Amino acid sequence: MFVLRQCLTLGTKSSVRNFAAATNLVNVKINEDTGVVIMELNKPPVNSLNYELLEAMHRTLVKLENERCSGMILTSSSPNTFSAGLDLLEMYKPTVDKARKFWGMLQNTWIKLYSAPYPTVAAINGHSPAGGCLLAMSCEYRIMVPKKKIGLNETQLGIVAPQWFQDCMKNIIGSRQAEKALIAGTLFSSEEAAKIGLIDELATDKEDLMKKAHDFMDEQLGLPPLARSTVKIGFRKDTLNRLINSREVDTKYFIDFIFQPKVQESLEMYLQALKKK
Ligand SMILES: CCCCCCCCCC/C=C\CC(=O)SCCNC(=O)CCNC(=O)[C@H](O)C(C)(C)COP(=O)(O)OP(=O)(O)OC[C@H]1O[C@@H](n2cnc3c(N)ncnc32)[C@H](O)[C@@H]1OP(=O)(O)O
Repeated sequence: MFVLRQCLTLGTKSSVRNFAAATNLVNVKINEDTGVVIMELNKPPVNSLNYELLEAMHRTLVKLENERCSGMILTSSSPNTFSAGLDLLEMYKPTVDKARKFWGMLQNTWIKLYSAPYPTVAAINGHSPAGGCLLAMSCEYRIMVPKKKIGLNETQLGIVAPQWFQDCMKNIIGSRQAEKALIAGTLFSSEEAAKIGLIDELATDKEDLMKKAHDFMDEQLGLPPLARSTVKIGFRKDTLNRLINSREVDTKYFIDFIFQPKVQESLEMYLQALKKK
């Protein structure tokens, strides 16, 4: 199967098609023989998740519902970072309307990604804090390059990871480990993340990362798709429904929280520290 895939992806008769996207914030390629899609986040320098990037991801995920997509590998074009998480500028002194629109798009994108019926793999080729970790955790399988950081570090920034972020982590590493990690806002090294099961496999380098992602995909493509996706959604439906049934409340929490003067102060200080680095 690996040889077949190599022929399909590297062979002279390339059957890889660029997926027409309205923006270049995501590069999307579909292998027309296998149906496997690679979605590469492409918002330099660190793929911070602003409204436009989330909208581009959401639009792609909707489009994939009507394509012959058999699986999706999510990765990044940045050399050092998978995603730096939510764009802090979306939370720093926004208008209420802008913040509401942003949060709604984050919810939309997460719901689509978390509930995708086809196999999804995060090929984590760099740091993946906070919202970046959420994206990775929303995929079914996570593979990461060495010596990078991943985790829900919100507490360390003086903000709180929403319930659905927390649920995703709990579903992967268990309640006790998640509670400790969330209270402390731990950023794990790739190696630590592999030990606690936050990631499934460590890759040796970027080439190995993509090879392992395709290997996982090949295994999944060998399974009956309806049975596969039914089991997946069965495992995920409680977490999904918890947000779907409380989107408005969740948005209100977000708005009320970020408009607190103390939170705005923390964000300002953090942004300044990042710029000074
Ligand atoms: C009761 C219930 C209440 C619920 C309330 C809800 C409240 C809010 C919930 C919020 C949920 C999730 C939050 C997040 O996702 S917040 C984002 C957290 N992210 C981080 O902490 C990561 C910050 N970035 C880094 O640590 C590093 O950038 C990096 C990812 C490790 C990469 O390092 P690098 O050295 O390669 O790059 P660096 O020089 O640091 O950055 C390059 C430029 O990018 C800017 N930048 C970095 N991260 C962000 C970001 N997240 N948003 C916006 N901009 C970012 C950085 O400032 C540099 O800019 P410039 O080039 O200097 O202009």
